[in-house]
Amino acid sequence: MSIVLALPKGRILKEAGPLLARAGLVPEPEYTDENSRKLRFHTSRPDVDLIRVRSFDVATFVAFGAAEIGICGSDVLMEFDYPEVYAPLDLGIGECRISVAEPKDDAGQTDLSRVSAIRVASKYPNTARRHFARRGIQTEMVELSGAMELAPGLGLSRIIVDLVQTGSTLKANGLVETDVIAQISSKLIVNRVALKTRPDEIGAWIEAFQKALAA
Ligand SMILES: Nc1ncnc2c1ncn2[C@@H]1O[C@H](COP(=O)(O)OP(=O)(O)OP(=O)(O)O)[C@@H](O)[C@H]1O
Ligand SMILES: O=P(O)(O)OC[C@H]1O[C@H](OP(=O)(O)OP(=O)(O)O)[C@H](O)[C@@H]1O
Repeated sequence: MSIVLALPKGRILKEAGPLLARAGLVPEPEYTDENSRKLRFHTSRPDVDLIRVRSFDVATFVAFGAAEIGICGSDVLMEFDYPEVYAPLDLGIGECRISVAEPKDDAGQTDLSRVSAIRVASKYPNTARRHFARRGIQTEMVELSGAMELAPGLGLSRIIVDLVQTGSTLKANGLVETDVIAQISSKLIVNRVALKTRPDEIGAWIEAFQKALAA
């Protein structure tokens, strides 16, 4: 039976390329063909196939055992909190943080400890809700899939929760970071049942990624 490795499209995919090569996995040439509509690819290892999915879906494919292994941001893991997913390795890529941001002009002027409910726009409703709940604040979540930075200026919500790396997206949209919820990086993730039922194969891949990180 083959092993399926789930990779997210986008920036992590590019950053993960050299690491995959050092771990001994070279995808078939069609993998880099932008015109290809294929989603599942063979690799230099006959027992391993790659699938390319949206970053949020990597965790779901692995949690349900459709993929045995994956590479996924800790922002996604934190949001879903799937008990079936085990994250044995920090890959040191996709480094950023998940933060609260507000309009620059009136940031910090609302004393959040004195309000009981706020509206928040985010792609991360569970993470955002948990963060404010710990401070005793109830949230009305406005769930977006991207471009959260537009929400305050258009009156959708004064507060957003989003990823920040350089801070340039916030700055370009008149926002400032007011609280850091967590530091984020990408992890190697495995399905816990697969690790139990195929410990030699899955364990060997965890070891291969560990060695690739050290190389
Ligand atoms: N600015 C950033 N700097 C570093 N890592 C980031 C940054 N933005 C996102 N990431 C990491 O990369 C992952 C995927 O982000 P990316 O922006 O490539 O996906 P996306 O295109 O927004 O997602 P989708 O697959 O839903 O279209 C995130 O889950 C996070 O872990
Ligand atoms: O602090 P910065 O360096 O500006 O990075 C932060 C931005 O990066 C991510 O977006 P991305 O570029 O992935 O675009 P997307 O949300 O449209 O996928 C994130 O959602 C922020 O908007």
